[in-house]
Amino acid sequence: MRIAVASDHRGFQIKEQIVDMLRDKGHDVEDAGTTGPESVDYPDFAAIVAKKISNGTTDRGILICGTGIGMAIAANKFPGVRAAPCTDEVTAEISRRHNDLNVLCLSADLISPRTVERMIETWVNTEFEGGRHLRRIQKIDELECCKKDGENE
Ligand SMILES: O=C(CO)[C@H](O)[C@H](O)[C@H](O)COP(=O)(O)O
Repeated sequence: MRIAVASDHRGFQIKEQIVDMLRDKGHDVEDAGTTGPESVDYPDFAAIVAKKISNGTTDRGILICGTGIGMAIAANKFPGVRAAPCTDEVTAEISRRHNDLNVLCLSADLISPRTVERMIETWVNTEFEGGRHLRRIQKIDELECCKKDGENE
């Protein structure tokens, strides 16, 4: 699977571990930064990964900041991106089965590295269930059109 991974400074250390772990498992991983512990702005890195989802040059994205919240807010600005912060293996699994989540957002400050590893393993290997969930995903896509056309003013 093609997976693009990025973080801000708070997520830098765990991002390096995630990239190594995914490469060890045979995934085609793009490390989109950041490249060190110096302070950076998370929207810059969310945008790199979210654009790749939007234009189809990656299958999935993983974004890490202090809480995962800022990354999710920024990534969801891009068409076709379904990003959310997940907190444990259960939310990671359901985010795939029900929401077809294509960008997993993680907290570097609040989740242990062992849990992060297990969450990613689950998230990467869980399929979308489709069915009634597909209908709902399609309704989310239609909301993007409303945003573009100013229909929700
Ligand atoms: O975006 C966030 C909150 O949702 C992240 O936790 C950031 O990593 C955090 O805001 C960065 O803050 P810092 O004080 O500049 O390290």
